[in-house]
Amino acid sequence: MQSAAPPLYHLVRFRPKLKTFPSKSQLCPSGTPFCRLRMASVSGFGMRPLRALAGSSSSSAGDDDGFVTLIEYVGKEGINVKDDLVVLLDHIQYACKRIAALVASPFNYSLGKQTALASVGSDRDAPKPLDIVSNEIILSSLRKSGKVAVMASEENDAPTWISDDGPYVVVTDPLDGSRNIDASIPTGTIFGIYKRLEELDNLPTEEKAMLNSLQSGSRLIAAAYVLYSSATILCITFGSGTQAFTLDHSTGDFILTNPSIKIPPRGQIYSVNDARYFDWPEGLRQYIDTVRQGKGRYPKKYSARYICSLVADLHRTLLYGGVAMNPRDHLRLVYEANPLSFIVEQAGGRGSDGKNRILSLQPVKLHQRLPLFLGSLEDMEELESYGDVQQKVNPGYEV
Ligand SMILES: O=P(O)(O)OC[C@H]1O[C@](O)(COP(=O)(O)O)[C@@H](O)[C@@H]1O
Repeated sequence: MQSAAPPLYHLVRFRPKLKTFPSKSQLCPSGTPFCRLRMASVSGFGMRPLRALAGSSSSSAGDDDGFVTLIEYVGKEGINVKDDLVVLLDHIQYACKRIAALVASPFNYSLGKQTALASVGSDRDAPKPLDIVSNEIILSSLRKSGKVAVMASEENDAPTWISDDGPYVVVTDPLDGSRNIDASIPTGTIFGIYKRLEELDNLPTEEKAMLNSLQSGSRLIAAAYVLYSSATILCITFGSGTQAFTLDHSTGDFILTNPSIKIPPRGQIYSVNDARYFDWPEGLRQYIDTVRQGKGRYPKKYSARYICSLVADLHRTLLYGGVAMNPRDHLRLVYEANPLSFIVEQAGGRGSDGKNRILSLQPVKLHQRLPLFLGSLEDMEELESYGDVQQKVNPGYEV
């Protein structure tokens, strides 16, 4: 099959071996050979994997180079999700590669200036240029996938109905942390994927779009975030563990780099905007005062880390443990809290609003906001034992 590939696609000849990387045979015990996807690497993101586009694959027993791409991983020789979902993921990863290029682009400078202008004297939550462009990139990819009935985005007031027979519903925050862009601080994209509720098919479009988008997080079939940082990381769950893939810019492939993320049961890091200390309730102040002095259940002094970019703060928390929080009503249940809680739970952690498990909440409004606490099980239990951790005073901060 490789020899039949169009000349545009050239084979990647060099890929450094990662020592800790799982071999294909480890991931696919049956020993079934994986399909080798070939992508053009002209820009590192501009071309598409052949298999999902052309429905073709190539396999050869001698082709085991020890690397597994996202599309291989979710395909027939990997965890074997439905073909429709593979196609959707292929389009989602493509959109994220475009956004990764956008946030790293020199043209970002002018977009950044518009960002600054757009925020002067206006609502700090107003959409920024890069948010809008990212939103358009995602919408376009979801449309092209042919697999999406409705997209609900943090950037749009109402959900966008895309196709009557699309099997999936996608909720997304296209570019979280975009206020950090001017300073090249990490940003991220968040996705949640649900099945379309076929029992609603006969309702008027607006109504079924809204109800499909307001599904409880417990119905998510997949959730992912993409972190745009020194590396571009795609972290995903299909409900059986959490996996991370790292973008290989030379080929445009997301390569499996962590097949099973396990959040440490206890970390030594808390992540919060503690300039808000005096607006916090007593319970949250006591918790932070206690752990930072090393007087909590874990007798070590905690450290503070706060990037102010939810995906980045969560990614660090997943790897190192601890708790990442925003105790005020700021983050969105549908676009942020639900997908990220699913990912954290699948890594062995917990997502809570300070009182309740996030995934047990029924969204009532599309842009519903709430306090959000994500992290290691033992840290989360200790935090919640203080009871009074939700910040009710939320004056609308300037920065
Ligand atoms: O101002 P706070 O309370 O520290 O909030 C910071 C949080 O807001 C976010 O920037 C999201 O806010 P937006 O949805 O308005 O972009 C997160 O990335 C970050 O964790």
